[in-house]
Amino acid sequence: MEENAQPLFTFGVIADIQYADIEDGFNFLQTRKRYYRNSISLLNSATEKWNAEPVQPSFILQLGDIIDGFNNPRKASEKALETVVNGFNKCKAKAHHAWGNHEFYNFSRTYLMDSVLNSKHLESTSEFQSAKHVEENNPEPSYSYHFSPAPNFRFVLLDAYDISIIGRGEPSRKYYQSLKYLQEHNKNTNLNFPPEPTGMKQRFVEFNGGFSREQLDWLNKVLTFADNNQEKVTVMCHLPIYPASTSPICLAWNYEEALSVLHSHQCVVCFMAGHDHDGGYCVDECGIHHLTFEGVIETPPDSNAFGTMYVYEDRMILKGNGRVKDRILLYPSF
Ligand SMILES: Nc1ncnc2c1ncn2[C@@H]1O[C@H](COP(=O)(O)OP(=O)(O)O)[C@@H](O)[C@H]1O
Repeated sequence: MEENAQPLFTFGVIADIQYADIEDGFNFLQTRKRYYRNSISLLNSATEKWNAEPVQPSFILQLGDIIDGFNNPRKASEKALETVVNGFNKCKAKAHHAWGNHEFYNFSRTYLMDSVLNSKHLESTSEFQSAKHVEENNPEPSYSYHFSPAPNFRFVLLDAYDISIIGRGEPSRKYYQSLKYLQEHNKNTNLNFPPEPTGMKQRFVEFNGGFSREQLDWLNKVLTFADNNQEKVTVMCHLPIYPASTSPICLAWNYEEALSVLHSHQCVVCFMAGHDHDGGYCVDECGIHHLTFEGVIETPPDSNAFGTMYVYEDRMILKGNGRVKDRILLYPSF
């Protein structure tokens, strides 16, 4: 590739802003500092940087946990959301919003579906109708969609809390299905407490979730379409799905099922997630890059945690800021 070659397009990525207008605190284990109030300043620095990019980002991926659960008991959820959305509105590019556990600590699914955090109106519909109908008659649909910002490139946003007990309320079918599944794997009274202190089973906690069969069938259809059209696909959601890209306590419950769908297609080049604030990265056995973005909330005020991705025919180049490292992501077939 020529040095200084123009990218086909660029986009921004940011995760786990978890804004709240409260004093700094710590994570549950008291091992990591959280800068709740300052996270909005880091978002503002990110939008300034994106707006000043020579090739304007076509869109921003916001990987979930946009505001912190501490807003809820303070009755500050809507105000905090307004503050962060105003931050995103300063950016020239539109944001695609994934939903994480903290969205559900603040809002119901019904509220989210009608809120500014539902970016499904940015979905691509014209070229691919057949994947839509799967969820159309579903009384408990997932929040998932796909879009194509440029010919031969597609992005799929998944709902990692489709099967979950925090987003799904009683008396819904998915709530009981999720509770049964979680209790089969975790015998603790407090389901946020991991069933085992180490190892892969730690992921069976209430603050995680998973993907329904219907959603994975839909994903399979989208990826089949993308295979047939020689597209390159990036899949994203709040939860990581590849063990080497994250601490196991942050993995989606049924990550193996999601991986097996991705691995049965040639088109997938990258998977992006948040949730693990320490971040992570690896390339899997099929050549898919798994990027877990460092969380803004645990980033000191003198640093930052966001990236700009430059997309080319044969690779994506991530320019990281602060805790997010620069990376070259060659597509599997190159
Ligand atoms: N090891 C744990 N045992 C019990 N509860 C936990 C544990 N870790 C997290 N939690 C609880 O789970 C919820 C989500 O944890 P939090 O650290 O806020 O998640 P995130 O990493 O998404 O910010 C919080 O209510 C927290 O108190």
